[in-house]
Amino acid sequence: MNAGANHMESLDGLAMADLIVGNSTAIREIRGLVRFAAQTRASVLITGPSGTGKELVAHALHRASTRAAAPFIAVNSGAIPRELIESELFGHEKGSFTGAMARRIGHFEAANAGTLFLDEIGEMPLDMQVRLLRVLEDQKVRRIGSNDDVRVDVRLIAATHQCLESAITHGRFRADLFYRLNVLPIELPALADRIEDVPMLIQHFLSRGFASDNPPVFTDKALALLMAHDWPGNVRELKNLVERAAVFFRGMEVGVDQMTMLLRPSRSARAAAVAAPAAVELPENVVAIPTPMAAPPRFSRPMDLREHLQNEEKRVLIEALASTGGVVSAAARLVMLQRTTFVEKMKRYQIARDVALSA
Ligand SMILES: Nc1ncnc2c1ncn2[C@@H]1O[C@H](COP(=O)(O)OP(=O)(O)OP(=O)(O)O)[C@@H](O)[C@H]1O
Repeated sequence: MNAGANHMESLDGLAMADLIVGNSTAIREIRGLVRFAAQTRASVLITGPSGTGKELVAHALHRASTRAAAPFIAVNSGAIPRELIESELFGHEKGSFTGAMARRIGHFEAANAGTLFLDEIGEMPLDMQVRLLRVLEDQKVRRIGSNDDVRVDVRLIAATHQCLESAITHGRFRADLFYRLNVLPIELPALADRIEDVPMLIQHFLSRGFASDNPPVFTDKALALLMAHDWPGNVRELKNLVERAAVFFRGMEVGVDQMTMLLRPSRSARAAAVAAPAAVELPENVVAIPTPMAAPPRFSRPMDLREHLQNEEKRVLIEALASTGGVVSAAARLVMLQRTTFVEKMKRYQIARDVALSA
């Protein structure tokens, strides 16, 4: 193995499989493509739906390449105001336009010797696409207000969740830039199309998350729910779910009820708020709460503020219990109370623990 290849596999001590996690055929092929691309300096176009790991793959590619010691600059093309794109990418000289108080180096110069990752390339305005193409061909940039070119050695990785071929057909993307970027295409599939990666990704996120010393344990049935979910937000959605589980259910078992709540947190919380008090068969000594979403106070008649606040507090406690499938310690964490304080309040308001479960 030569020095370059050695460097390529080292990734600061991490293996590529620790970074781009998964064992599906698709992910294994992607790791192979990334290793291959890292040995070249050709432009790479990464496509795939939002949250599938495009930026992660770009970063892994940079870290596996001989450029790893130089900067990796990630730029979201869609997030830069149109009038600032040129200056952001190519820089400007002092006084070159109103507001240019000092010389500014653009992202291309900042990424010199390293990698520039242009996310959401499909959002790039057409005139900037022309500029970009020229820079890629000449490897030179010119700051706004300057007469001199600056030579840059930048490896470009672009990404998009859009279909650029269709953007070309509709005149929104230049075909010549597309071919210049698409030298090495990497296509990331939706998580639902590589569902077998879910358990490994869960372990990965648990081992790196907030509760890595005492993570929650997902039951087989809870895991089955995750394997049946369609993951519209892809890996990002799974990561967020695992992080929520780690916060609310630290060291606890996460079963079907809790998982259902985690998969639909806002909807279930809403349902609990609206349905719980009316739908639940409460024990005799338990008081039902009149209006779950307390109406804004109106002062056509006197209002008892203390009673109003207590009703609000009851409602929030019930909502927290509903969100966690009735797990008291998790509900307490949700509203930033000690478990003992939460239990005291449940007693005071005569809230039954199973109120939430029938939400
Ligand atoms: N295979 C994977 N292994 C480990 N983590 C992953 C994997 N895929 C994605 N992630 C993680 O999921 C999150 C979303 O990934 P990333 O931001 O790279 O997606 P993206 O496709 O660039 O999204 P967007 O199109 O919205 O910008 C990140 O925290 C990333 O680290």
